[in-house]
Amino acid sequence: MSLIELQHINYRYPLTSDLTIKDLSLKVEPGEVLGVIGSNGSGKTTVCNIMRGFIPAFYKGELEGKVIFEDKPLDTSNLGRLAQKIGYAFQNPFTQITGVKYTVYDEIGYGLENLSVPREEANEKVEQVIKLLNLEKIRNQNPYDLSGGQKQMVALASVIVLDPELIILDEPTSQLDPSSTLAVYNIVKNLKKQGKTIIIVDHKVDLLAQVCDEIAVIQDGQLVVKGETHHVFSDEKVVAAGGQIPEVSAFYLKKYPKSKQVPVTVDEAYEMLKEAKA
Ligand SMILES: Nc1ncnc2c1ncn2[C@@H]1O[C@H](COP(=O)(O)OP(=O)(O)OP(=O)(O)O)[C@@H](O)[C@H]1O
Repeated sequence: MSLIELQHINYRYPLTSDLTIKDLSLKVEPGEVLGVIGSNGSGKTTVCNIMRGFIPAFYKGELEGKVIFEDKPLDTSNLGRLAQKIGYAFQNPFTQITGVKYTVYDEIGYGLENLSVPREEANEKVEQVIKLLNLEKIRNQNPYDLSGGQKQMVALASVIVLDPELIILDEPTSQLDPSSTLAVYNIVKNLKKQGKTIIIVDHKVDLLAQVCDEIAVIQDGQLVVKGETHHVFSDEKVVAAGGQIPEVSAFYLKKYPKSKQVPVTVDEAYEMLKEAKA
């Protein structure tokens, strides 16, 4: 059974003439980490919004097709409650800051407060996440006074603290420096070990390839290809659709252009080149 499934989704934003999403079907299995790539404007964020229920609950427009979550049509009647099941870190962390809390600590705890989690339990969870994301230094700061990167980390913390079944991260490292970017990817690796189902939209394919079981490529609102990471990055449709492939995969494909499976890490490349020569 899939955790979430999109079935033949068509979607048009209000006041637009063309479909943004076109007959898109996609399944995500429990415990899977799915990377979503594609050029700017291809529809990645829109797909995330449909999975999180913001479309049609918040953005109107015309939506056709079905979203099945945990074997039932996605219930978008209470988006606050749905946050407990589906966590979503927005591409723009400014959107995520609630504006009603004056410290990072309270901001992270806001979702738990809304769900009436007992205070002691909530405090414990917030402390754990602050430690995990290394936010001790900014815990008493006003969320609005933070840098873009710090806001992004707080937004991520606000999602993780709710411990949702499905975590959707829309370009979670777009504002982060290289070391914070790596820290976020390490956190994703840990969440994966805990069995979480995660969808990550990112242009940083080298990092994405290291954590994702599968990659989906979207072009012009359509799903071009979805499959196991090492296979997808050997598929010429990815580059033709405006998607990038990891540097190490590109290097291997230059040497072995007909490969149906490519390495996505330097270690894998080393092993595969060794085998190819043997
Ligand atoms: N609220 C909206 N109303 C009308 N059109 C929209 C709206 N939001 C997005 N679009 C359009 O839908 C298309 C897909 O946008 P979307 O943000 O989903 O793409 P994306 O792949 O996430 O892009 P990026 O990589 O730049 O974040 C774009 O053409 C965009 O202009």
